[in-house]
Amino acid sequence: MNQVLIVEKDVRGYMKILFNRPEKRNAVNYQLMDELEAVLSKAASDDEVKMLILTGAGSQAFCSGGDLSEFHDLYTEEEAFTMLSKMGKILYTLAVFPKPTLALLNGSAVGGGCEIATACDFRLAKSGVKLGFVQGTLGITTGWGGASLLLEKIPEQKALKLLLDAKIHKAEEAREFGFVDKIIEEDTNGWEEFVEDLLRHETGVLMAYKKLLVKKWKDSGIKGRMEAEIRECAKLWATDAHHAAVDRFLNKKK
Ligand SMILES: CC[C@H](C(=O)O)C(=O)SCCNC(=O)CCNC(=O)[C@H](O)C(C)(C)COP(=O)(O)OP(=O)(O)OC[C@H]1O[C@@H](n2cnc3c(N)ncnc32)[C@H](O)[C@@H]1OP(=O)(O)O
Repeated sequence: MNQVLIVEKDVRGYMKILFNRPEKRNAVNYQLMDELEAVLSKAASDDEVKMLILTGAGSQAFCSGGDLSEFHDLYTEEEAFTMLSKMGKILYTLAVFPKPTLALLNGSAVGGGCEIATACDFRLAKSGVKLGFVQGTLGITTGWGGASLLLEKIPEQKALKLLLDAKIHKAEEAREFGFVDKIIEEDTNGWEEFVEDLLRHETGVLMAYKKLLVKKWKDSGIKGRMEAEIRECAKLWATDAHHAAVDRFLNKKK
């Protein structure tokens, strides 16, 4: 099997995790889930890792969400719930990761790709990239717990608009919503300056502040809210409207 995740450790203290399925716009399949879960587990206890940077291979996509061709065979609520909750647990692990995390949006982040970006502490986006919680266009809602996290991270009114309109937004507009922290102009490494501001501090400092945030979420029951969100998506997954929407996507070029 080809390497769907590429992991690079930098001497400055960050670990870069690269989704490596550019032919599918870095869509998440079971193999990528398993590899991401393993990498997160190792990185959490690796003293050389002060923060994570998640990004996508190629210049066109960060991540296009769940692999519709692989998950197309999931038909019933329970079949969907098994997959959704598997990735939901990984998204929770990413959200509560004990060190700072950053999504470097090198290209389109749609559907579950936006959920993964939301689970990171920071989102830096290349100018002009497309971002969208497009699940609504498929007759479902966010299925990995990303909406519960979004409602924690940006003003509720803005979060609700992004979820309900299910539109594709440009990074500049997403910054106005508070979803993108910094726009990275083409052919610049503006993200490195942002990252170096954190890496100059001791790991203990970074972890202590992250612990405060995670405790706030855990005390407010974030895990239970994500699980309820996933169950709702699984129910909608079983509808004819969802299956027809996925068929349309997969047959659009045949
Ligand atoms: C599983 C649930 C999960 C959740 O919310 O919990 C979700 O993520 S549901 C939402 C799933 N994602 C999508 O609906 C996005 C689908 N993809 C797109 O809208 C576009 O591909 C986009 C905007 C990401 C990029 O558009 P672009 O024009 O640059 O590329 P193409 O559309 O021509 O795609 C190229 C190539 O990649 C395949 N592809 C893209 N996205 C997916 C995907 N999510 N799953 C499987 N395959 C995907 C696409 O079919 C093309 O393949 P090809 O063989 O070349 O036709």
